[in-house]
Amino acid sequence: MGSTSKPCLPIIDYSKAKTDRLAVAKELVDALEHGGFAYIDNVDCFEPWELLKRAEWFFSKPDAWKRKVGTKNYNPDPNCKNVYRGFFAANPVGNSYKEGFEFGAELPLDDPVMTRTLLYEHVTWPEEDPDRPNFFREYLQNYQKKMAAVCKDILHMIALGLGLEETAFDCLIEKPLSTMRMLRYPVRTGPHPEAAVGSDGKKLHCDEHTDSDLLTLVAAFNFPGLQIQKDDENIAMTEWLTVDCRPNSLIMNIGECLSRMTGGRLKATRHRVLDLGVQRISMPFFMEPSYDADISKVFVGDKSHGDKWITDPTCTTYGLWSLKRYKAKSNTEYAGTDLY
Ligand SMILES: O=C(O)CCC(=O)C(=O)O
Ligand SMILES: [Fe+2]
Repeated sequence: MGSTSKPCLPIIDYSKAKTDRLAVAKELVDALEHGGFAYIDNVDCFEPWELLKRAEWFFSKPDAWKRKVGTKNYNPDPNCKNVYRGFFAANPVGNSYKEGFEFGAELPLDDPVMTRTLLYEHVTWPEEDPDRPNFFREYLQNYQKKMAAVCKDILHMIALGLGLEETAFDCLIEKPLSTMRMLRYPVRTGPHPEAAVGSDGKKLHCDEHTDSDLLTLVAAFNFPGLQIQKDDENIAMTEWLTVDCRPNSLIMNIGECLSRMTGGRLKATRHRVLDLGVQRISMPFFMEPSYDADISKVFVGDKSHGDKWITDPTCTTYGLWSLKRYKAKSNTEYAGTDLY
């Protein structure tokens, strides 16, 4: 991006969150009411090159090594119990072509909610190199804790910007089901499948979708390909806008849950990743509500405006709704697991 060209997304300076909280809150809400995406600059715990080193290390390992930490669809160990968190391999005929390693905050094994759902499951961490025993797990678990704190702070400012109590959304994230997703989109070696073609005929690496969560922060480094479809009366809904690389910024968007709970006032924007014939690595952090969070609550605006996201009124908790949503979308990485 040239220094004189207008950035394609609003840029929000997170370093002002302490000193100029209301101004940042208004910028966040303005971005989410219009395009639904923004760059978040100056998050001091975000060290993109340290993060990318860990992702490149993991993805450079042989397939058999990665599968040892796979979910049971991808893991040769018959005793593997993981269905949701862990490694998943790329599916060359699916609507997305990506491999990944997913993990989240770990609840104690004796937490009562652990007996009712698999979604909080613990992952098996990969074997570290003997000369750097704290390289991967320790760094990433710390990073996920820091991203959870940044997301909570941003959610507080969004509440403030909407004229609510800062802590209004805290009831949704007592035991968040948040997910850290380390992703690699490989270069395809076979034919491009029909399933991975966009609404405008473009070849895709990741299908067109909206996120399901509250808030997403993506590290995309220097890898191009992300596009968004703005819900803006000045732009035709069919137009795809390219998100320029800005490696030191996090890319923020919100998911269907927050859009619904703000009466559709904040936008869950459709996005996708083009297949440009090159590898892409990215790391989204999804801040998700607790399994038992009541997502039928509407905090601002008119309930009906956000209703397009929740078609089944009987699924009022995030856990049950997201299980139903995975099923309806037949997410390839979870296909055939006990989640269905
Ligand atoms: O790779 C990216 O930048 C986007 C990934 C994404 O949208 C997702 O996993 O939900
Ligand atoms: Fe997404």
